[in-house]
Amino acid sequence: MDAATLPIISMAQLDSAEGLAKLRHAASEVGFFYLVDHGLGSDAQQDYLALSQQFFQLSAAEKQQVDMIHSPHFRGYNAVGNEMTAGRLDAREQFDWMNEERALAPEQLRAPWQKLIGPNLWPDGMPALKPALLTLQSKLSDITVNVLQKLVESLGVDRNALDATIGEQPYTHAKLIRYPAQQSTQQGVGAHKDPGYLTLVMQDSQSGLKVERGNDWVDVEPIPGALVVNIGELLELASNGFLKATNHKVESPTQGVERYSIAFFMAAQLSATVPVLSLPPELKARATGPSIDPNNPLLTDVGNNVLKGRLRSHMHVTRKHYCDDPLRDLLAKNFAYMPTADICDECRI
Ligand SMILES: O=C(O)CCC(=O)C(=O)O
Ligand SMILES: [Fe+2]
Repeated sequence: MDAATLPIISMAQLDSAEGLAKLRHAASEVGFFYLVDHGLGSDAQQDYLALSQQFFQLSAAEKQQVDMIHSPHFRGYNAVGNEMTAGRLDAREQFDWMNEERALAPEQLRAPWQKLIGPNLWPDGMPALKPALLTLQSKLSDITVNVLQKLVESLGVDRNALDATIGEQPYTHAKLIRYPAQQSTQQGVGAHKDPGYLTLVMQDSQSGLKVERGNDWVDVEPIPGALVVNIGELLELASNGFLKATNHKVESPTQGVERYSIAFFMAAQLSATVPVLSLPPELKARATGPSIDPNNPLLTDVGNNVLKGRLRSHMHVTRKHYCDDPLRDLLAKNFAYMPTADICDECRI
């Protein structure tokens, strides 16, 4: 399928009723769209992707200095083989960073998700990375907050209705990603939904990202300059299922090429609970409730919804930092619905 099969939304058209209707249609029918005229130019995107390439070219020792195993906050580098999605290993290496914060002291922790709060890990071998990625984070954060407000407005609701859940600034999580070439088609990242409100993806020129549509997987071919936007679980919850968090996955590149992307996840504050928006009657009638999957319940308490994904994606970090924790019983209670092996097959949380 070609690029035009996913809607293309121009940020510049979102001041008109027609533009908002197009946005609403894209978000409710597909859950994925291309965003153009968003203010982060093609050249700037190329620069960030080049920086990412430079990071992955650091020596193994330099990357290990920031290995995620050192971080109870799920920050830092993961080599290929350190991530599972849908119960299978993903073939990608990645560098994760989130809001730059100070960790809480152990005696201050009241809930397991509070351990997500903390500092990022930055490589000594590449001092330019930190300022560049924090600038990118702030730019993408502004874009997502704008899109979120437009989306809420497109539902016929006060555009600021979710602002209180975001507070001063949203919770944001970003990843530099490298998908190495494989001999045969493999799981770059398995089928999943994103946990937050909205995700932005910056792609290089390699395809591989696929979106579920009915019984098909539609290719999200890269369009130079466009960012891919998708709806996360928190927006599905806030719209009572009117907007869909759509399953997507990435297939590894096969023809001697690698694929680089940068994913940016925007959520409400970890301490927030997402409200159900009061939709006008004609939309309310079409909001049939969020999807129900016993293996992946959608949780309105943001901290738990975000932590759920982190715990099962990076089990080596879970084992090291969450299993022997004084909060372990609380964690077990919070995540009792997950098949044990989904979190940790060793310690049986
Ligand atoms: O790399 C991509 O294109 C998408 C990655 C993704 O879906 C994710 O990390 O959640
Ligand atoms: Fe995703």
